[in-house]
Amino acid sequence: MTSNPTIAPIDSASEFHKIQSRPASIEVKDITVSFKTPKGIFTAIKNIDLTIKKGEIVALIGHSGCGKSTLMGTISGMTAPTSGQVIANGAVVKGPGPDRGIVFQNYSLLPWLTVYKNIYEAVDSVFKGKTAAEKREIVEENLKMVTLWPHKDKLPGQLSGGMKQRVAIARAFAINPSILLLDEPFGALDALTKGSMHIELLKLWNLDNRNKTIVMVTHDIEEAIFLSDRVVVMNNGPEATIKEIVEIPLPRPRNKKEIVHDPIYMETHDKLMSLLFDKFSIEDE
Ligand SMILES: Nc1ncnc2c1ncn2[C@@H]1O[C@H](COP(=O)(O)OP(=O)(O)OP(=O)(O)O)[C@@H](O)[C@H]1O
Repeated sequence: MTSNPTIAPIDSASEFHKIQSRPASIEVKDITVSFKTPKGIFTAIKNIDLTIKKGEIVALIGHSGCGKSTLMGTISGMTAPTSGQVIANGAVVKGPGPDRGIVFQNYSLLPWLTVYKNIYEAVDSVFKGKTAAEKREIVEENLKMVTLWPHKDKLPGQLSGGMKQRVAIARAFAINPSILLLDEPFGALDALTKGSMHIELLKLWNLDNRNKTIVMVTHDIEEAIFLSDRVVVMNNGPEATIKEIVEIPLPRPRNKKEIVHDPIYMETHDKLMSLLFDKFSIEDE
């Protein structure tokens, strides 16, 4: 328990349980992914089971090369599982689909198209039945949401890293997927830009009534705790599995400055550190 009036463990726990009673958005069922390599078969992840609820924010965390992107790839449909299946919104994932928007670390914007056109093209390819005016409205609304409307005629090369990432996020939101998959979306950004991007992301998620499911790969423990409802910690590969799933029962909206003083935050941070590292100083040999 805490004396801080802004922190309410009982309410936060019930908020957490409310999410857990929602219907499943993503069901990862006994997924194994093996790759053929010149040295033989390499099994990256093995027998992974994970259910993510509608509107939940889940972070995947683990050491480099443990298989986080591979697992995300099976959810996005860009990586075919060797065995097992992923069910997204009740349907077996057989490839990428407009119900799952993806944002990568490298922005994946088309460099020859303006900011506006990068989003318009995506909207145009998904909303075949909408009129040009309706599509223009969607582009405008989403660019304004990430405060990049004044930069709409610039090419990606004329933007800063944070701006490019906001365009990528606006594009993912514009196609209005029920599932947003973020693979280290803020990895290349400086700490200040990263901090404001976290707030932007939660703002967009809130504006959408917390209906979008968000799965995010990260290496950043603070980012994982600030954003997520649960953090999935993976073991090192090969044949990586889930080591532990850590619940983050911190109330929302979360305040970046205050949250670090919350005993739940500190406890969770310690727990994640212990799960990820076995040495904490040069004396730990
Ligand atoms: N197409 C492929 N062919 C062969 N091996 C692959 C392939 N894709 C991934 N791997 C291997 O699978 C393992 C998991 O890779 P993955 O990219 O999923 O890890 P990660 O946890 O996302 O890493 P990072 O945090 O460094 O981005 C690694 O050992 C990688 O070398």
